[in-house]
Amino acid sequence: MTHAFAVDLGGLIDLLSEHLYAGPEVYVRELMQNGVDAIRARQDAGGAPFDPELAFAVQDDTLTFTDNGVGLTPDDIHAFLATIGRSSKRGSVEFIGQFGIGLLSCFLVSERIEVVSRSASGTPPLRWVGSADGSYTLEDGPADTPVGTRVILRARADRAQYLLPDRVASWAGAFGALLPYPVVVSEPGRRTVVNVGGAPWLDHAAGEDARRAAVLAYGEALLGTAPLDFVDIHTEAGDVRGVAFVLPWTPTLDARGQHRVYVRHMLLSEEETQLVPKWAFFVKAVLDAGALRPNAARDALRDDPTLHAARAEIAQTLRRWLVGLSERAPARLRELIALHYLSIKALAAEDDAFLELFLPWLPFESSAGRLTLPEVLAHAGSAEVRYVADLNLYRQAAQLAAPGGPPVIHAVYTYDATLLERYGALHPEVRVSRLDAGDLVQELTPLTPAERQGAATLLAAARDTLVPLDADARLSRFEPAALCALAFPRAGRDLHRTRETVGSGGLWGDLLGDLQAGADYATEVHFNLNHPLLERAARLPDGPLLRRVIGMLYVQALLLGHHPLTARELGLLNGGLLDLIGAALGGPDTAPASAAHLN
Ligand SMILES: Nc1ncnc2c1ncn2[C@@H]1O[C@H](COP(=O)(O)OP(=O)(O)OP(=O)(O)O)[C@@H](O)[C@H]1O
Repeated sequence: MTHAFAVDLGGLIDLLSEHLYAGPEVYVRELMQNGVDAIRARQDAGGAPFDPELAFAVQDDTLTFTDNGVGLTPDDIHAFLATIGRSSKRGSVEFIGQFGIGLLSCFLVSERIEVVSRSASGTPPLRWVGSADGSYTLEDGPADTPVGTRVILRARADRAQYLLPDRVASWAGAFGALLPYPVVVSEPGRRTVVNVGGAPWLDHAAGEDARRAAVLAYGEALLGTAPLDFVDIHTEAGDVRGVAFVLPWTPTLDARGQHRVYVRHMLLSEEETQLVPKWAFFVKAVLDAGALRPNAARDALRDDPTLHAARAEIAQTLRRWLVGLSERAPARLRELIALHYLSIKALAAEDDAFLELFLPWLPFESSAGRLTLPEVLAHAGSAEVRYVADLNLYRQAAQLAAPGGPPVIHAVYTYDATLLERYGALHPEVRVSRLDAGDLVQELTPLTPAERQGAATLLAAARDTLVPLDADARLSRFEPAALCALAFPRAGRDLHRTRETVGSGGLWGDLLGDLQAGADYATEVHFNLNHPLLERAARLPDGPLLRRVIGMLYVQALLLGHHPLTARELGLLNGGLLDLIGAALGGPDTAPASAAHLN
């Protein structure tokens, strides 16, 4: 035996309100979308011309929404209003509605939904009243009902605020901002058209200058300040039209890539993230998709091949615009790059042609300041670009880079290293080298055997002093001579420092201990015999003073390299400073203390 499902309408409404819709105000949007679809259907039917209009009238606790669209025949009412989940629009990309549930959102604010409708096809008018308990009644409608549909809602006691005329006006104005016909909100004694302005980018009537001025004014209202420029968008896939405003600031991470998107002139979202490519965070777009589909909640676009194709076309348009700008207005491009180079680097990392075009303009952090690649090459005086991708290592490299000599680039952002490597691959005449700790050490001059012998005491004392700190001491010569010592992290160094912080034992201590096992010293410290202090230290006999000096120079090298200090290193620094102060002040208690506590 076959039985029919029964649906608990109350449960369904709870589901919609709790999980599908942002808030009860969405009923305004759903009513308008049905009106927009109905007007479209009447226009498509090609009958007598009419002036489309959507209207909300609010009086006391009652709201009446009217559209002069195609209306409903008695058969339509039975088929579509009385059956949840059935839609007359399913599969047709011309309409916004798809799912046959939108009207239910009216139950979020009203216990009953009254629909009075007359079909453009000439059938008599009908009145349908649906209740939240799942029952409905049907009777003849008033004979003077015009073609179209009227939906009458009486506010639920707890939702009266959602039917207040001012609030309805602000929602209807936002949802219907781009509709090409009036949306009216009225209350006794006041009638307001809430969607003035429309889409200025489509208004070519007064000429291009007037259009540009109107679009920029729209952008200024949107951003709160004048945009740098705007890019017209029109895609074939999804029929997306609109503009992308070039932001006059660098957007924060959480504000990136959020765009105002309409579907068939009705607002879908102020924070849409799918339609514009992610890398284009230098723009905020306002787009109206004529043939893309929203999801059931109507707060995002459906992720389908048309959406992907539309996004690809928008990417192409933005790319072309940037390329055009480099030819048309280089000064403006420079201004744009100064604000948005991260976005442009992201794009260049994906696209060689784009990289070729823009890399000469893009700034990189370097030991000689922020430079473009041509500037780096000019500084270098050779066709070599050297970069370091690790921050700690970069600090050592930057100290070694002589002023006026070849700069070292700090490939600090996600795309920098990729960009430099791609550039190297495309330009074999330029050598792009990524420096590691080994390369930097190569640049230090080793001591001659005679020098080594002369500094043997210093080296032995240094090794002895630093072993407990997990550091290995080396003696070299390097420029600038003003640098006493350089500390290079070795593999496992960060683990070592973390281990000191978490202490030994416990899960982390054990785990890090295991990882550390077998690693070499955490830090390699090179003392610079070019420095006069080191030359003098090399002549000192081994003893507390020499060890104190070595400890202090080691900590100084760590600080210069911006390495975080462990508690022991901090202790070393404090002890050394106190000793020095004591020695400077003189007296019996202030002689340099032994460095025994180092061990
Ligand atoms: N103002 C209207 N004019 C004409 N027909 C309407 C109107 N409002 C609703 N209908 C009819 O009722 C059906 C159900 O409407 P409902 O809003 O519940 O769903 P939908 O618009 O089809 O889809 P969705 O749930 O995606 O909005 C529609 O498919 C349409 O046939």
